[in-house]
Parts: sequence; C-alpha cells; structure tokens
Amino acid sequence: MELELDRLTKQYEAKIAVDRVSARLRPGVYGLLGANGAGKTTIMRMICGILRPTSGEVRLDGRSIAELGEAYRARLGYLPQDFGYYPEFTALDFMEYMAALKGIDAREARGRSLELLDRVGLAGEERRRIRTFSGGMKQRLGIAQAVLNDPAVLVLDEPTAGLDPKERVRFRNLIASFATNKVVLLSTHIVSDVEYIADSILMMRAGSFIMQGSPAEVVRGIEGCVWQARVPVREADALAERLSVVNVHYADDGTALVRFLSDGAPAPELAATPVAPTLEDLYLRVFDETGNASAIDAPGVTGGSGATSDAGVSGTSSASAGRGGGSRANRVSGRRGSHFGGGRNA
Ligand SMILES: Nc1ncnc2c1ncn2[C@@H]1O[C@H](COP(=O)(O)OP(=O)(O)OP(=O)(O)O)[C@@H](O)[C@H]1O
Repeated sequence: MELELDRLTKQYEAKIAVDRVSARLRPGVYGLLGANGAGKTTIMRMICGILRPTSGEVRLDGRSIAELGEAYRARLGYLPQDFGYYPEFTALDFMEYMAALKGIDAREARGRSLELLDRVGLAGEERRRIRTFSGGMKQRLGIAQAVLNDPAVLVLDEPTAGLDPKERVRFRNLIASFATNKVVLLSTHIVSDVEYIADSILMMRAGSFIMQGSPAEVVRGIEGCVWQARVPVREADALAERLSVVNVHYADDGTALVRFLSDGAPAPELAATPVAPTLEDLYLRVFDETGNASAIDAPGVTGGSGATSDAGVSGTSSASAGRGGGSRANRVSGRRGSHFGGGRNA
C-alpha cells in the first residue's frame, strides 16, 4: 500500500499554503512537524479529500483519491483538529453514530465500538455523556472513532493539543498500537509527540516539506552543531544572549549545563563538548526565531523553501523536560543568530 502526494499545492488567493509537496508514504507513522501556519492542516485536509488541491493530487496505490471517492473514504480514518463531539451523546451512542456514518453494519457496530472503547481506556465510561469527559478522554474517543473502519490511512491533526503530559504519553502509545499496517500521519508542533513513535519525520515549513527521513537521518544534518558547556549560573543568562541556547540544566553547586547550537567550534574558554543532536535541536534550528531557514545538509532535504517567515516559532519545552538530570530544566530562548548560511559561532 502506498499513499502518494504528487506536487500537492493549495493556494488561497495570494497565499500559497501548500507548495508542490511530494512524498511517497508506505505503512508506518509519519510525524508531520511544523510551526503554526506551516500548512499541516491544509495538507491533511487534502489527503482526506475534504479540500480540493489547486494543483497536484493524492493517489492511493496509483489511483487518484478524487476518482476513488467512496472507496477511498472507506479506507480512511480522520481525527480533525476541531472535532465536534456531540456533548449530549454518550460515548457509545457517539461511536455507533459514527459507525453508521461510515456505513458499518449496525450489528457489527456495537461490538466494534465496545472493543475500541476498551482499547482506548474508556471501558466503563461507555454510557457517560461526552460533555463530562476530560480533554484526554475526548481525544481517546476521537481516535477510537477514527479507526472504526480499520482504515489503511489514518490522519490525526494535532491530536495532542491541549493534553497534559501524562495524557500525551498515553495518547502516543495508543497511536503506536493502532499503527500496524497503516499509513499514520500525525501533525504536531511538539517534537516529543513524534520523536519516539514516528518512523519518518516530515518537517514542514511555509508550505513545503523541508526534510524527510527517519528521526536519526534528519538529525544527522546537524551533527557537530550541538554543544554543551558547564558554566557558573550567573553566566548562563548572558550566554543565552550570545548563543542559540536549547536548554539549561541548573545544578545545586551553582553551575549550569548549557546546551546550545553552534556551526563551528565554540570559544575555547567555554570548554564546550559536542553532543549528539536530537530532533528537538533540529526543530529549534529549523524554526529559528528569525525564520531564516535555508538548506541544511540532511538526507531527504528538498532544499530551502524560499520561505517567508510567517511560520512563527512555537517554543515547546516538552521534549527537553524529559531529558538530562538537572534539578531544574529550562528552555532559555536567547537571541538566536541566523543558524543557516553563516550563523555566528560562539
Ligand atoms: N481558508 C483559508 N483562507 C486563507 N488562508 C488560509 C486558509 N486556511 C489556511 N490558510 C493559511 O494557510 C497557511 C497554512 O495554514 P494551516 O492551517 O494549514 O497551517 P497549520 O500548519 O495547520 O497551522 P496550525 O498548527 O496553526 O493549524 C496559513 O498561513 C493560514 O493562514
């Protein structure tokens, strides 16, 4: 099974929201990672056949989804960003209603709904009204309805938005458990949502895929650019002014371990050591505050997007929080130079 995006483009008047995006997606989890406004929702809506591309097309196993019509929808599961949950419905009513919309036989629908509610941790809550559900419960119900028809293509648009860290982890595991033999496309601007479960990262910026590859492949492009140095705490903030600081771990002995990006070797007096890059380092580098992305030497890179900088930086700190062992973990978003094409070194 292969889902192909062939020069997929969407233009809204003067705004090109998605610009000739191409990719071949085989079963696996794809993390569509990009800042707000990068074009993630627009791509997903085109993949779901809800939005007609200005040009280009989506094909499933070589056939246009526009031609496939109902046959494609029967193989598609979708959890939109702003999913309407019918607050007065019970979870089971809702699942059965969605099953009916998907053309699933009523006798089969009950059993399948109960089985899925159980799988998403809502056993015992089937008869509760959705309005009494927490955000996490609603999203778990959302994924349950999306897989009612055992789809070959599962599209999840920012499914972890608004979830607390514990629910986010739970949701992540749930997605992984549903992913077998499916193309799962999951959009997010939170690196940790996809860092561990995605087989492939599709890094999106200003309407284009600027990188495609496994997490290990895409981070290879910034090997040698991530450093850490232990400095007195009072110097850590000053460093953030000079360097592209990813995070700072404060220790109890008055020092701080500063992780930062630098294209070349930092000043010797810092005694910095190079460290292995992570997806979050890469994300911060790509979505630098200036928006000055350009080509970066990584596999699958389709080149600089010629991007305008309307894709704002969303400074997530979720990934860094789980890393390192400092007594306090902070993201210091210091003034960042242009990291591409001649960024300043430390
Ligand atoms: N109906 C529309 N008319 C005009 N411009 C639009 C429309 N829908 C989206 N856009 C613009 O297209 C660009 C891509 O939007 P899109 O919603 O796909 O981004 P996104 O990456 O999903 O962002 P977010 O995470 O905020 O949802 C944005 O600049 C947005 O303002």
